[in-house]
Amino acid sequence: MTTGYLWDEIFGWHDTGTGSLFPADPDVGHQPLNHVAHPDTKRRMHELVCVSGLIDHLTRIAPRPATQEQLRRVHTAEYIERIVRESAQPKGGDAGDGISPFGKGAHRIAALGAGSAIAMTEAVVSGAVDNGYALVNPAGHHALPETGLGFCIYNNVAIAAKHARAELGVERIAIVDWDVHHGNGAQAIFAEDPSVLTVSIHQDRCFPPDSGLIDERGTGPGEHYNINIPMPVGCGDGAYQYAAEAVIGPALHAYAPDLVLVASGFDPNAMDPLARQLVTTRGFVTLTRTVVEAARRSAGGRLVLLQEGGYSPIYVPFCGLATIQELAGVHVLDDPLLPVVGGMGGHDLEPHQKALVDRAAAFVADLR
Ligand SMILES: Cc1nn(C)c(C)c1/N=N/c1ccc(/C=C/C(=O)NO)cc1
Ligand SMILES: [Zn+2]
Repeated sequence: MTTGYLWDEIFGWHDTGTGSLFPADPDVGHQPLNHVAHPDTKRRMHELVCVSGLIDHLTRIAPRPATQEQLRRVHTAEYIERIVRESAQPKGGDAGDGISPFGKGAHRIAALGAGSAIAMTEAVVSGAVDNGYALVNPAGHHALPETGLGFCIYNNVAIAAKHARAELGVERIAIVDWDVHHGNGAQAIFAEDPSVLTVSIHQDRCFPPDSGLIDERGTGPGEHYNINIPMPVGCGDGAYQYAAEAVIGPALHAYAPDLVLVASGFDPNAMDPLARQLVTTRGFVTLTRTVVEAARRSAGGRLVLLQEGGYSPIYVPFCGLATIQELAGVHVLDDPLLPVVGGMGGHDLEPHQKALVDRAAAFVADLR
């Protein structure tokens, strides 16, 4: 098993400012604080991949900037032009929702992330590697054709999927989004496209507000090719394991994609500040096993994971390490936090959690 890995130091230079979710303001008591999406969390994940020795089992894939044409398969010319213009300003700008600030040069960094998603997809589809993990920054899965959102500038996973369809001869693609926030971008971009199955497992109505409801199932020819699993708050490893066994695995088996792309966010983790789930490294290993097996069955193992959210600088590195270990089929380090986060409860499957997953599981029967 050869697993590709991609990281570039400049992903650690994406400037998200201080406190933009809660701007520093003495009058309301907000002190300056790094933005939750500060790149240190992803840099720490990369450094753990290196220090643990896992890097020695991986094949390094070179980053590459996305071309205008590749960005334009998803985003409007006007939006790209605005990002380019604001990225040239000394104080940068904002992706579009007022809470996603970026510094000078952000277009260059975000375009490198989108192009790197393409580079990893090409490496996997060509067979240069069996599967791969691209640790890109900023995240992309909330970005829409005409605006950024939720810290996302360019929709990396959608850009990679469009490229695979347009340039690499890939017919059927499944996008699995296990970031704890709804994968609204891919859902919207591929809503009418049955050649791309989009599955999102996320905390119910966490972000974007009131997005990712279970009855959002695609439109027109794309109807039935979007599955949302809006998990109740407080879901741990047991609930995620059941969702993987009852929905994600069966949906991928029924759809039989030629390529599986994963929007890999670690913010379901039990120590994340931007959600209320309880997932540990065990849960991410289960999710990874599920997509590895699905890709093996129908896609010749072709599987690409792209980094999305995840905001615990303490736990995200271990969740990422566990995921890439499972992808590569090697084990270099146990999760030293598991005795703590695994011992705090919440990991049994609860009836209300099972009931929600069973509602989503019923949709698998409509896939062809
Ligand atoms: C501020 C503010 N004020 N209001 C009303 C709302 C809705 C605000 N944004 N909250 C947010 C914004 C982004 C995220 C997570 C993004 C991510 O990790 N995606 O994967 C979570 C909460
Ligand atoms: Zn997220």
